Amino acid sequence: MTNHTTTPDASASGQAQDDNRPLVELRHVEKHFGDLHVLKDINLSVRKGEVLVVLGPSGSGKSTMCRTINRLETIDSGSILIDGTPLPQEGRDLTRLRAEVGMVFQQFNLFANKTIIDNVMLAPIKVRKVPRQQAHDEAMELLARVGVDSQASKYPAQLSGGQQQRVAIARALAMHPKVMLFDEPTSALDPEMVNEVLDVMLELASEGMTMICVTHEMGFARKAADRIVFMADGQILETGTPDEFFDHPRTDRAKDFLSKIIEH
Ligand SMILES: Nc1ncnc2c1ncn2[C@@H]1O[C@H](COP(=O)(O)OP(=O)(O)OP(=O)(O)O)[C@@H](O)[C@H]1O
Repeated sequence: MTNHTTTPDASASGQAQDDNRPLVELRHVEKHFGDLHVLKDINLSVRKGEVLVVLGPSGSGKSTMCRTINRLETIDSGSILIDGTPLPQEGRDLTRLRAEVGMVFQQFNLFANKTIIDNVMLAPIKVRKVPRQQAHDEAMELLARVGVDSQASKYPAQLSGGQQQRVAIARALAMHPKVMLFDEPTSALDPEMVNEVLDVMLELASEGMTMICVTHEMGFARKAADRIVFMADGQILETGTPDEFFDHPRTDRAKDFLSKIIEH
């Protein structure tokens, strides 16, 4: 959630301007899967500390857009910049990008044959070259932050889905990302576990983490989002505050989407 206050000192030094520059920027992004035009002229800027929630009907391109931002999907044309730098194409720079842009998926994708603590320590040791003891201490702090430090020596299969997803969040945070992408992180969870993951996400948002969240959780969207982006048929049809979007949707597609959600 963005803190909009600016100190006089920050303005004087030009810091305020820096804080307002986009941390993530998509310019005229196009993407096809074969004949299917999945992303159509997507333009989007996310400021540091901003929480953007992406909503839209199934198949509208939300996940694909999210996945292009850490280059899990390539784009056909247009450009994507992280902190002013275009996405790298391959090699070590791509590994660094994946560290800067943390991603949490619907499936937790933890290493089944490694303990929880090892799952969180692995990438900092390999990619950030953090000494083992430091990586261990940082991982324990992160596990405590998401409320699963007591499970550190267990294996993923011994944890509930909600606990595993919180470990996945800790694992992404361990790389000190500039931005966190969440792609339907609660969709695979039993209903009673959804809130424990959303609470961790709300906490991160309140701490100023820059976040892009694809979700079907409307309560979370209202509470956490600085801005809602509504997508349909591969296009961004609306962008606005939660109040603007939920209370005054402008397009028929958004009205239709919201009426179906309210029905359910
Ligand atoms: N790897 C792929 N190959 C071919 N088609 C794909 C691929 N990934 C996604 N698609 C198609 O692209 C379209 C957009 O998919 P995407 O997953 O981005 O939508 P979404 O808005 O996230 O949907 P949902 O809410 O159901 O997850 C869909 O028609 C989907 O079937």
